[in-house]
Amino acid sequence: MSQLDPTTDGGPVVVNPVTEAGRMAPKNYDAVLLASFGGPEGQEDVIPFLRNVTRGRGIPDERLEEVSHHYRANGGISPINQQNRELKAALEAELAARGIELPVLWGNRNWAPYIPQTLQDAYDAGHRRLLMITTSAYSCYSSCRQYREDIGMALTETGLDGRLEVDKVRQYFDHPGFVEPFVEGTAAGLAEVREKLAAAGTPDAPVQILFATHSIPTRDAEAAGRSEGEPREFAEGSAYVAQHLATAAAVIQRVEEESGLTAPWSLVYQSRSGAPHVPWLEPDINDAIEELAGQGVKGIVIVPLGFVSDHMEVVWDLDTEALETCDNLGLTATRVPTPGTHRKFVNGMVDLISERTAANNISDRPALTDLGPWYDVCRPGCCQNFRGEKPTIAGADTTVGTGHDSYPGEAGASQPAASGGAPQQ
Ligand SMILES: CC1=C(CCC(=O)O)c2cc3nc(cc4[nH]c(cc5[nH]c(cc1n2)c(C)c5CCC(=O)O)c(CCC(=O)O)c4C)C(CCC(=O)O)=C3C
Ligand SMILES: [Fe+2]
Repeated sequence: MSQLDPTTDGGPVVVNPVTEAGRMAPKNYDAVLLASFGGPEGQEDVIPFLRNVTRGRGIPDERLEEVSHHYRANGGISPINQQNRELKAALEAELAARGIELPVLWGNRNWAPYIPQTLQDAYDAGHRRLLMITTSAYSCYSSCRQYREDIGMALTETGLDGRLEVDKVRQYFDHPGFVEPFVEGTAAGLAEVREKLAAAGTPDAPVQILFATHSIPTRDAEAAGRSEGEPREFAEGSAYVAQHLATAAAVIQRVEEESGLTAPWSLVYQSRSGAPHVPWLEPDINDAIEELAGQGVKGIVIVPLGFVSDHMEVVWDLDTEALETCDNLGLTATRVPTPGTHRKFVNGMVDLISERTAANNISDRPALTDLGPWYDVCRPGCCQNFRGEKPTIAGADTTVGTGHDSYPGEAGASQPAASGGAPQQ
């Protein structure tokens, strides 16, 4: 299904004929849109933020309360916004260092700066064609289509549809810039746990690597990446699961090559919410740790493979809960860093942007699994929204965000948003 291509900087990259068909020709973009989840920045933000996240969903109140405690315990502050400010600055610095003149704009789905306002500001500043990069690496409703919908709805709601064009970069779960920081972290984490076990007089004690990601409803997992025109069957019937398994295998392979260290591994899930009778991906990381302890495992390396930065799902659900589970069971454990603003991650994300920009195009589209490089343009209907269809951008069946006003000064420029900006809603 894929041909291996030798590269100069180590490791084979994969050219996937299936996803090549979903490739979009490079364009001249005039800004990058960094889109993220958003989080509260004080106690008074917590409940309004959670209402934004769960709007129209059947999340039980007890779970909302429980989640609010996570934020409350941290002063009502999620680390995610500060991490995105730092990522934005790092992307800007790397773009500038390469002489690429693209401003980075930032907008969130659930907290200020909100996506609709960012789009309006972008338009008012004269931008007409944006390339979106999100802080979600995998394919599923929550990490791909929901972003595409939120842009689609924001364009509709601001009256900017037809005036502002928005595309997105491919999901980057297997981009070396995303994978390599995990390779480094996993090798270091494994070395650390083995040293501690050796120091305790048990150098040969069994260690297990747990790749952790966000659980999602199994129905969403099965719909991930599934679409008309997608000929592949994915491992465990889910592109979301298959992408994690393949990326984890790529990490393990590189850890062994680079450090000579290895250990058995598995994929586990965290942060489940929703009604108890609705099936979500399992096993939960805490259950998995208990089971491993029962089997005689003494060391655990937690790799937060599903996440881009050390936000609340990482610092609470992994560092507080899962590491506590390990501690209670007498296991030696560590949690590996997320990519955050790791130099390789930032460089990789700028490479990903450069793949798509005509002026700075790099033709190499690296992917470390044979599932990728993933689609630039999502297949019709992939990652279905079971709550009803919404306008989306960046899909083969997209109806919004595809056209833009001519650039000011461009030949044949239309009247500048004639009667004073966006139509009133
Ligand atoms: C796949 C996935 C990612 C990874 C990809 C990505 O990064 O996008 C992710 C990330 C995040 N999830 C986050 C926070 C929350 N997710 C919730 C709820 C949910 N997540 C879901 C899925 C995901 N979520 C799902 C299927 C739900 C239930 C239904 C719904 O409501 O859509 C809820 C509601 C309360 C609760 O049920 O826990 C909260 C507060 C934060 C912010 C952390 C911070 O503040 O630092 C981040 C980065
Ligand atoms: Fe979430």
